[in-house]
Order: sequence, then C-alpha cells, then structure tokens
Amino acid sequence: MADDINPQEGRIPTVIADELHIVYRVNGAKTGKGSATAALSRIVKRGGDRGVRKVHAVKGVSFTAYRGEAIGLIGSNGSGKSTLLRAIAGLLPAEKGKVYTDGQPSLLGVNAALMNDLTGERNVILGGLAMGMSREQIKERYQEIVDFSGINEKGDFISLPMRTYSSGMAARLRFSIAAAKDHDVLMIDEALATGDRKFQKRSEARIRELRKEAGTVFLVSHNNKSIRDTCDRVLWLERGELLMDGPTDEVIKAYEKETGK
Ligand SMILES: Nc1ncnc2c1ncn2[C@@H]1O[C@H](COP(=O)(O)OP(=O)(O)OP(=O)(O)O)[C@@H](O)[C@H]1O
Repeated sequence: MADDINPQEGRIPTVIADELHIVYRVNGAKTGKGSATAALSRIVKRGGDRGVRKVHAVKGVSFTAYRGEAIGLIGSNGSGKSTLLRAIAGLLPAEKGKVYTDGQPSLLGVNAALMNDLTGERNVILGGLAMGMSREQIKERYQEIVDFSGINEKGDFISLPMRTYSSGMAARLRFSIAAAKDHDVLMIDEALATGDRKFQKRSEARIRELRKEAGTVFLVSHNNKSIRDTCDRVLWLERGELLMDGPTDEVIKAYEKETGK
C-alpha cells in the first residue's frame, strides 16, 4: 500500500511501538503460598487490587522497524527485552501506548511450545501447522528442517520423543521449525545462544536470508558477537527504558563501554 511507505525514505514500516508501557501484575506476591481458591477468596475479600504487586517492565518505548531490517535487542538481565518482544507478538497487553504490526509476528523463544512426549518428527509437523503452513508445505520442507537442525547427525533422534533431547538439541529443532517459514516479522529470543558454534553459524546465515526475503527480524541476545554478525540496528534497553537506538557498531560500542564487556 502506498500509504504504508515512509515518504522520506521509501521504506516500509513493519512494527511501530508508540510510547509503549507494559506492566505485569503479580497476584499474592507476598504470601506466594496456598491454593488458587484461597488466593481468589483473599482477593475477593480485599475487594480488588490490594496484594497485587506491579512490575513496570517496559516504560515509554517508541521505535519504528522497517522491512528488511535485523534489529538486535540488548540490555542487562531484567531490562525488558523479552517483555518487549512478547508485547510486539501480541502476547501481552499494553498498559499505555500502542504497538502496530504489519502481518502476524512470530515469536521464537527457547521456550516455544512443542510437545515433549511427541517425537521430533511429530513436532516438526505440529510446529509447521501452528505457524500456518499446509501439510504439503511441511512435507516439502521436512527433510530440510531436520537437516538444518542437525538432530540426526548422531543417530536417528528425530523418531524419539523430544524429552530425550538435550536442551541444545531441542532449541535447535525449535529454531529450525520456525526458520523454515518466511516470516513478516520474526522474533528470536536467545535461540542462538543455545546451539553449538556450527549451528549458530547456520542460524546466522538463515537470519540473513530471512531478511533478504523482505521480513523484519528481532534478535534478543547477550552475545554481542551474534548481534554484530546478524543485526544492522540495535535497541538498548535498561530498566524498561530505551537508552539508545542506532547502528549496531555505535550502540554495541557504547554498551561495551558502559558494561566493561
Ligand atoms: N511473568 C512475569 N510476571 C511478573 N514480572 C515479570 C514477568 N516476566 C518478567 N517480569 C519482570 O519484568 C522485568 C523485565 O523482564 P524481562 O524478562 O523482559 O527482561 P529481559 O531483559 O528479557 O531479561 P534477561 O536478559 O534476563 O532475559 C523484570 O523485572 C522481570 O522481573
């Protein structure tokens, strides 16, 4: 649509965060014990919000992401990176402000929901269907997904239940399933950190391909090298606020100076 194109730069925006605030509410944070029924009756007796602790995880973040960009999210533990991704994916409601997205964003976390008791093979099919691929498309891509994951390099693991996989193997399979589809907006949460070096290289190459296919990729990572190798732009979050937004080199340099890493 012509209206979508930024007249100044001719680029197409895919994600817009406008003064976004995300607040978690933790029920019964003080006692932390007892059944759900007991907690519910406590809340009803108090007549509302008391006993609910609020965590203001994202504070007034604004940015626009464009098609073809790979954007890294950095910041110390608990700075709000995963929360921001989950909000973009539509998994968390905004307290204030707004997120606009073009197409369906897909969030690939190391905890992406696959079924532990099912075989890798079944999970490839399930994951594909969950992402909206047809059975035919999955069939076509099946071998590619298995090969990419490297699960079968040391024996026929793909026909075993996922609970028999190491955490690295499981994470690799998740990444391979998600990366098999071309996404409008693909968000990857620390997935690269879990694979071995060889797999990381393959994932980085795939991220570059996804970008070429005109999507937008977000990558949360504590590995500055991964960010350098795959992203051209970086958002630096600290205590829920956007500290810096700019070219990878500039932001990583400032971040390394600050953190001494
Ligand atoms: N489900 C939740 N309920 C309540 N608070 C939460 C929840 N998830 C995260 N938080 C809080 O929100 C803040 C931001 O957390 P978030 O996981 O987004 O940070 P992060 O930058 O991804 O951290 P890390 O680098 O450690 O993965 C933290 O203070 C965290 O304690």
